[in-house]
Amino acid sequence: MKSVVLETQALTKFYRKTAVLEQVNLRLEQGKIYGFVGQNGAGKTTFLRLITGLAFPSSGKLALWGESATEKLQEQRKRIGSMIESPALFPNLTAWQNLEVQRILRGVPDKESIDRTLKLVGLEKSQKKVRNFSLGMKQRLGIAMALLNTPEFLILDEPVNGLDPDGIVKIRRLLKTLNQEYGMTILISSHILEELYQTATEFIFIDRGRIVEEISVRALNEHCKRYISIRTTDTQGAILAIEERLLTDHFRMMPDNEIRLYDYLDNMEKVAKALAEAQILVTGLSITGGTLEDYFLTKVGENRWQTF
Ligand SMILES: Nc1ncnc2c1ncn2[C@@H]1O[C@H](COP(=O)(O)OP(=O)(O)OP(=O)(O)O)[C@@H](O)[C@H]1O
Repeated sequence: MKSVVLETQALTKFYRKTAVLEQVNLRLEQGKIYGFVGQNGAGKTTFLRLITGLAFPSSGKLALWGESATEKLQEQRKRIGSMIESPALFPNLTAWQNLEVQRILRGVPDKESIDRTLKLVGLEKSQKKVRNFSLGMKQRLGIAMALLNTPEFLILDEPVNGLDPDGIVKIRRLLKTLNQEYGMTILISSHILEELYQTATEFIFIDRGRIVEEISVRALNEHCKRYISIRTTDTQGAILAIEERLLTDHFRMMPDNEIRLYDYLDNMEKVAKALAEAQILVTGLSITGGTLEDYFLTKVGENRWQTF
């Protein structure tokens, strides 16, 4: 059984008389990437702040690695790395210098951790001052700060907000590496489901302080009837490559020779690579089907309907 990193029971937060989180029951398992999706003001940041101890619940229970008593919970928080809202950076210092300040402030003894984390986020060669950084570089430096203490659980609040597609791809790759090579559990929030689609393995939808759905990416694809559409001049060869190299029979051949692959939607690169290695000439490769955002809005809509 996978170990449980975070568990909340009826977690509730009021600001004055307004409930911004209501009766949140969640269990996050080790080694998964959770996409936490909700519209602006849904309560995402508040939830992340409660986990990291930046705010306190009004009622309910919160446990990290099974510990919920105040002191032990605080101790467990040392195993978390987080970037909530914009990272606080010194504009006149370089990435390395910013990390050194953080390292000293947070009492991280291992000086090597700076070069290691800079390399992970792809900023090891940068000599620029942070004020000359692009938004994507700033976000990656923020993530590097969160990684300084080599956390087991990484929490990121809207890390791809405002980034261009290249910046999004870089962060996506970084998160996958952290998850696959270091087994890091990741919780990442966004108000746009599509942004997290290629990254997260599980989704949690929140609407006006309430969790409205928890769904795996596979189930989400099935609900949305999504698939990878493959067009090629050699359909039989492509089918063979899919079976032998991608080890799946979760596909269908359509009368017009289109192949619909229902696996690997989170890893199109792997599909493209398998076909290229089998020397198949691909004339079309794309994800098709219902849009995720529509699905999300249906869920949010359902919740609205129940509330009124
Ligand atoms: N310190 C605070 N005092 C009062 N109200 C607050 C406070 N922090 C958040 N709120 C309110 O709580 C609600 C949820 O805010 P929160 O920042 O958690 O949402 P969010 O899902 O992260 O949204 P966004 O994507 O816009 O950041 C909002 O209505 C917000 O105005």
